[in-house]
Amino acid sequence: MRQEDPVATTTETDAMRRAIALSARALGATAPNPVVGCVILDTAGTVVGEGWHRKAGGPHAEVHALRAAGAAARGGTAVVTLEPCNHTGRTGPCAQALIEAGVARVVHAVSDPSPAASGGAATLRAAGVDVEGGLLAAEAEAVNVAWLTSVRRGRPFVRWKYAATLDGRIAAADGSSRWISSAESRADVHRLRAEADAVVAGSGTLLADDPHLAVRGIPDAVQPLRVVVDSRARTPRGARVLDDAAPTLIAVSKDADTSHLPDDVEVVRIPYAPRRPAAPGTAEPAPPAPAEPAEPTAPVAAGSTEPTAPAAPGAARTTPPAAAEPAEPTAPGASQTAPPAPAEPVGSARAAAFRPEGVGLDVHTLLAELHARGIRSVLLEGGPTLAGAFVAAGAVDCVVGYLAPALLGAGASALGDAGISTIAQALRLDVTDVARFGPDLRVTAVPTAAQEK
Ligand SMILES: NC(=O)C1=CN([C@@H]2O[C@H](COP(=O)(O)OP(=O)(O)OC[C@H]3O[C@@H](n4cnc5c(N)ncnc54)[C@H](OP(=O)(O)O)[C@@H]3O)[C@@H](O)[C@H]2O)C=CC1
Ligand SMILES: Nc1c(N[C@@H]2O[C@H](COP(=O)(O)O)[C@@H](O)[C@H]2O)[nH]c(=O)[nH]c1=O
Repeated sequence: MRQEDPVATTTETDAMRRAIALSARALGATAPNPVVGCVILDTAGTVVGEGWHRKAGGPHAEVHALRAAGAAARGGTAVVTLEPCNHTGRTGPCAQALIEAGVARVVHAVSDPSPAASGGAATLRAAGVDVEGGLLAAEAEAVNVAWLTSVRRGRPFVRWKYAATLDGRIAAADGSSRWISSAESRADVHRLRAEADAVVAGSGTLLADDPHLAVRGIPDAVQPLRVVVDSRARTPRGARVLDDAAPTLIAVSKDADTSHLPDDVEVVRIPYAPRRPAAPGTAEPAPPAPAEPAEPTAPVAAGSTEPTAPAAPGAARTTPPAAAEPAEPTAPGASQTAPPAPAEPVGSARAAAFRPEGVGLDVHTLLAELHARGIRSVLLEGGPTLAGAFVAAGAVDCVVGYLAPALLGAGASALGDAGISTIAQALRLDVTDVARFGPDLRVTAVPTAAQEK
C-alpha cells in the first residue's frame, strides 16, 4: 500500500532537500549516531537557521539550527531529516528544545526506529506542535542507510567493494592486482572509506597487498577503524596497516599467538566460524564440524592475555591531519615497507587444514564486536574469500563493483565460495546506481528485497 504523501509546502520540500544535503556532510563522522540535517523556517517561510549533527556527543542538528535561528524560530517550522529525538543521551531531547523555542510546526522525513530515541513526534504533538512525517523519506533514508540498517539489524551496515576486470577477475594468476581500477575509481574508494566507520580486509589480502586501508587525499576525513580478519595472527610487525594514520584492530582466533605484534596494537579474539559445506567444485576441504560454543569476545593488547576495556562508542576513530597520498607501488606486489610473507593461494586449503572448526572467524561475532564498539558502517575490502564468508552469512547490504575495461582470463574472481551451489540460490541484486569513473564503470547494487532476511 502506498503511504499517503505528507502535506508540505514547496518551501518545506526545498528546505528538506537542503537538510538532507546538510546531513550528508557528516557521513562517516557521527558513529554511533545517525547523520541528521535541520532547517528552520520563520513564520514567512524564510530560512533563518541551518544545522547538522557533526559528531557523536556534539549538539544535534536541531540544536545547531535553533541556535542559528534565535528568536526567529518562534512560530516557525523546523524541517528535519529524522524524527526529533525524545531522550536525554549525551545531549538533551530535541523535541523539548523545539517546544521551548516555540516552533509551531515540525516536518520530518524518517521516523526514528531506535527504541531509546523514538517518540519525539508524539511529545511534540502533545505539546500542541503540528507534526508531519514522511517528507522526502526515500531520499533521507538513502543518506542514512548505514545507521538505519544498523538499528534494524542490530549489526553494522556492510558495503562490499571490489575492483574487477570485465571478466570478473580481482587479481591476475600470480596474485598481482595493482592496479585493476583507474585512479579516478580509487579516489572514489577513499570517499567510501571516509564515509565508513571501519574498513575490513582478510589476512589473504593483507599478506598479498600489504594494504594501508586508511583514507588518503580527503582533508579532514575522520579515519575509519582498520580491521584485519586474521585467524592465525599472520599480520607482520611491519605491516602498513599498523602505522599511526588510523586506528587498527586485528581480529584473531582464541588460540593465535600474537606475541610478535607491537604492544600497542589492539587485538580482539573471535571464535571460529561454524563449519559450512564448501560449494561443489571448490578446492576447500570440508573439515569436521565440532560445535563452537558462542563465546564472549575479549579485546586484548597484543602479546597479552588480559582483556582491555573496549573503546567507548564513537571513540574508535581519530582525525589525523590530512596526509598527502603517498606514492603508490607500481610493480605488482611492491610495497613501501618490509615486504610481508608471501600470500597463500586464494581460499587456501592449507589454511583450512589448521582448523578443526570452520574456515576463518565467525562473521556474526565479528560484526557484533564492531557494533559494540560503536561501528555502524563497514566497508569490506575483501578479498574474495572473506567476502564469500560475509555473503554466506547474509551480511552484505550493498555491493559496489568497479569494473575496469580489461581482461585477465585467469586469476581469482571477485567472490569466493559463498555457499551457493546452484543457480536457484544466486544472490539476486537490484542495481541502484551506475556511474563512470575514468574508464571504469561503478555499479552499485543491493540484495533484492525478497531475499532480505
Ligand atoms: N581487486 C580487488 O578489489 C581486491 C583484490 N584482492 C586480491 O585478492 C587476493 C587475496 O584474496 P584472499 O586470499 O581471498 O584474501 P582475503 O582477504 O579474503 O583473506 C582470506 C583469509 O582471511 C582469513 N579469514 C578469517 N576469517 C575468515 C572467514 N570467516 N572467512 C574467510 N576467510 C577468513 C582466512 O585466513 P586465516 O584463517 O589464516 O586468517 C582466509 O584464508 C590478493 O591477490 C589480492 O590482491 C583483495 C582485495 C580486493
Ligand atoms: N587492486 C585494487 C584494489 N585493491 C584493494 O585496495 C587495497 C589497497 O589499499 P591501499 O593500500 O590503502 O591503497 C587492497 O588491499 C585491496 O583491498 N582496490 C581498488 O580500488 N582497485 C584495485 O585495482
